[in-house]
Amino acid sequence: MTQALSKATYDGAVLGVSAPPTPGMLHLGIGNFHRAHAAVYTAKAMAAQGGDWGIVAVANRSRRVVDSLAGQGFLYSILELSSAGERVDVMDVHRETLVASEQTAELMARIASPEIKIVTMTISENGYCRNAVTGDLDVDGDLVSADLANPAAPRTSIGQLAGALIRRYQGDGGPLTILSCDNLVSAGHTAQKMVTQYLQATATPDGFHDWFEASVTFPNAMVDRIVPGTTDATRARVRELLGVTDAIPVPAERFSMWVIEDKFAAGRPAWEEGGAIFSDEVEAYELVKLRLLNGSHSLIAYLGGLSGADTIPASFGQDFVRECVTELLNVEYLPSIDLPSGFDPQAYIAQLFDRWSNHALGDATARVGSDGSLKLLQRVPDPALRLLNLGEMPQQLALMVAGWIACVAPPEGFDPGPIAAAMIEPAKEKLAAVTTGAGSVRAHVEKIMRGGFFPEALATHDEFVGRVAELVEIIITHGVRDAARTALDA
Ligand SMILES: NC(=O)c1ccc[n+]([C@@H]2O[C@H](COP(=O)([O-])OP(=O)(O)OC[C@H]3O[C@@H](n4cnc5c(N)ncnc54)[C@H](O)[C@@H]3O)[C@@H](O)[C@H]2O)c1
Ligand SMILES: O=P(O)(O)OC[C@@H](O)[C@@H](O)[C@H](O)[C@H](O)CO
Repeated sequence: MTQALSKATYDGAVLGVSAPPTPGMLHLGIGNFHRAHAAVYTAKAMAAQGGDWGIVAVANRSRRVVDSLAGQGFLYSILELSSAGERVDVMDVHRETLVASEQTAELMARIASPEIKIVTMTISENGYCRNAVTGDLDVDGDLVSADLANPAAPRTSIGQLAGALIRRYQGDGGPLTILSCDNLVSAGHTAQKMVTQYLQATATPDGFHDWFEASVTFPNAMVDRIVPGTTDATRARVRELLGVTDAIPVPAERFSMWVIEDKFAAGRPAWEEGGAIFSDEVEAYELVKLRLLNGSHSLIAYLGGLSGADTIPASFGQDFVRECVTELLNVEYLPSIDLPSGFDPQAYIAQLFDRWSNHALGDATARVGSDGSLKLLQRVPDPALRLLNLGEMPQQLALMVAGWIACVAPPEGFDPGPIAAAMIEPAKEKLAAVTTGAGSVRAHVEKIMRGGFFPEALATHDEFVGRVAELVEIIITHGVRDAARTALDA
């Protein structure tokens, strides 16, 4: 049995060794992505230029990552996997841990403390408590209304941030930057809108709103690196490579990109030392990435889930999937984006094809297909409505929605199979509730489309809804390949 990774058992090179004891950053949502992305840029920034940028790692509820992180003296590994080979890096950049659900008051006090200059977050699309129809904070939803009624112990990240900001103002904690690293359109603006609307709905001390406006910034950012979930195979390979057991290694592709708006209220690490790009065109980069990569990713996942492909490369390796994605990219997505200056879309697409074919990484279809009710909102309505307003049917976007419905909310009597069953869908109960009593596939689809998952303009577009229903019917009666062929030939 090998020993556990720790500073006593591992004396090889680490990334970020100079991380100081005083953390200047706090990260909400210590899952895999942050540990293979922002943490790496921060480690490289400190290795090059120093700075008080150690990170407080905050888990939302699960103790799994934080307990192992603290137990391993904050060391963990990143296993980079690509067709070019593999490498493992040991990271040392986190300095404290907290669990938001158990240490809520402590968390808010930590965010309010003057040493913390930046709060980064990967709390998933779900964490923003946004109403899918209005795009506003879901103030009347169960989670936010419970938090507003109990300001001492909010459960949502948005409530926790709002409470912490009030404490920071009261305690003279100084300016703060809140940097969303989630896959959201205008991530900074979205985070700002949710926090602002929360603060407008709660009691705040005199002068607070002026301070908030002047002292708290929310830069937009485009984040990109495919980071799958950790498997036993990840742990086994890291054990072979390091000779010690890391309980929480992170697999990742080689590619990594971070484009950030340089709008930091209280300084920042020299992330450019790790390759981050500071740009005034971040929203254009966000759209490129969210549509071309993430939107296509969802289509690959649903087509894969319905055709027995358990990984993204296995799904993308099928000719019909590749054809649908090519059509989606060139006909439905690219014309919907004002590209950043100097950006070469075909080179980007060629790179995407390569990344989606990474069998060594083996990203799970079920991971990418999870949380669809929230992700499709970023990936479907705007480009679909653009084409519909031009009198054209966005066939592949309709296929994506049909695939999502067939996988996570299948009409009665249709079994989409085990890969679809492994997709996590937070709206599963709501989907079941809205579809109760649907007498036909068409009625089932109409009830979902009008059930509060999409903005009004798309939900009430009869032709689009009808097309989605036809494609679901074909998936059920003839299979996903025929549905894809129908969408391609239309
Ligand atoms: N994994 C990737 O390839 C990747 C790439 C780019 C961006 N992202 C972004 O990062 C997010 C997290 O991805 P990951 O790979 O770290 O996933 P993960 O499953 O490893 O971790 C998810 C994290 O989100 C937190 N979380 C989930 N729901 C939450 C909620 N309602 N409130 C607060 N926190 C919540 C969890 O506590 C956990 O820390 C994604 O949703 C996406 O927006 C991921
Ligand atoms: O992270 P999500 O859940 O928003 O989307 C799933 C994938 O598309 C996503 O994780 C990509 O792997 C990532 O965005 C690549 O940078």
